[in-house]
Amino acid sequence: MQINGKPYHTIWLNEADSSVVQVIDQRKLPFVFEILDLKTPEDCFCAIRDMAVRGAPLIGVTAAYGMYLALLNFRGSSLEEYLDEKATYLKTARPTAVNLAFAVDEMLKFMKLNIGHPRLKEISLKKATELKVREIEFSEKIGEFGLKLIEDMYERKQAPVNILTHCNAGWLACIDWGTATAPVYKAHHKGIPVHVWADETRPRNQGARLTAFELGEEGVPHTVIADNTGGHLMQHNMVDLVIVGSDRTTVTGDVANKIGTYLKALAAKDNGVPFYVALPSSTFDWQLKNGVLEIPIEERDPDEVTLIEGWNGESIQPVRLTPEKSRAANFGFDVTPARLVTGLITERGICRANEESILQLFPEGNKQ
Ligand SMILES: CSC[C@H]1O[C@H](OP(=O)(O)O)[C@H](O)[C@@H]1O
Repeated sequence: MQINGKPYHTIWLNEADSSVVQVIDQRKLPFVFEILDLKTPEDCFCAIRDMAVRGAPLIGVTAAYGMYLALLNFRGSSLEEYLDEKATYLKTARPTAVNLAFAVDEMLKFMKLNIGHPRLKEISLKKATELKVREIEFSEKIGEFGLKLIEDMYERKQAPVNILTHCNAGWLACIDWGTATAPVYKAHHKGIPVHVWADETRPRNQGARLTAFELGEEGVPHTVIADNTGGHLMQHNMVDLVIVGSDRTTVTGDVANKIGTYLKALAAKDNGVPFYVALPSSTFDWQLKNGVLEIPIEERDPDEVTLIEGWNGESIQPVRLTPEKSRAANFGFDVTPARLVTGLITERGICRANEESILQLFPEGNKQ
């Protein structure tokens, strides 16, 4: 997608130096556009942990490039042991998005299979780039399948389709297109009138800062709302469709996503609003069946709750929201049970949120 009319991906290899991976520092958007150079697996780990890059597909691809950078920085006697160590290290950057482990394991398996290859660095870079391109292809397919939902809704109402989304499951969470926003962009590009209610998404405000930013750059009409507004809008028929992303979805259709998603799903169920989750197959956890009990939920620094960052016209500054003595809890994700999910929009089509439907689309899934 584009920023200031210039096309971007969220991550790329420095054209002048193949030992440098570059990313947009999303901690600064929308106020400052800054590019970060990643030169080591430690740089990739910190970029993921500190959310300079975030979003399940982007986290996975960043870690994949981290394995390539590890190879460039190899020092020691056993390359295999070194790669095992860096893979384990990278996977600890954040616990919930399964794409991280999926991508690192795929890179590690490839690199070990080719450990003696004379051009191991070159083919490992190619493998990481293939994972990046695969996520772009997945996102665009999700957009095409999700477009049909929006088209059908527009045919019925012959008025702009109002879509509510939570957090940022846009192209900034992926490489391009996004997951939840991909159908929105496809509809907008096709001339179908859409409007997006963008949940601000406390505490890090990915919706207010990132989703609003990318929708604005693409010219998509949108309104930023406080997190607790969605239920009211649904009660008053102001939401036609909810589309959110996912960080990890079980083979039974339980969906881990940004904290607050579960509450939106409850409101959608209570008001008969279709609730869809857009995700690539790289976000399925084929080993898990009970998301509420089994998906690890990240707990982040409570100061992300007690402080909030904003732009004062010159720089990004934190201000305190709570009394110094008050404690805070900062759960990063929650799990929406499959029973509240209308359907899953994937790169192979839309399916029900149950094991039978998921495995019909991905028969190889639980053999992974
Ligand atoms: C397409 S994955 C997007 C997913 O990731 C976000 O979490 P975070 O910003 O903490 O990485 C959020 O859960 C989005 O739905």
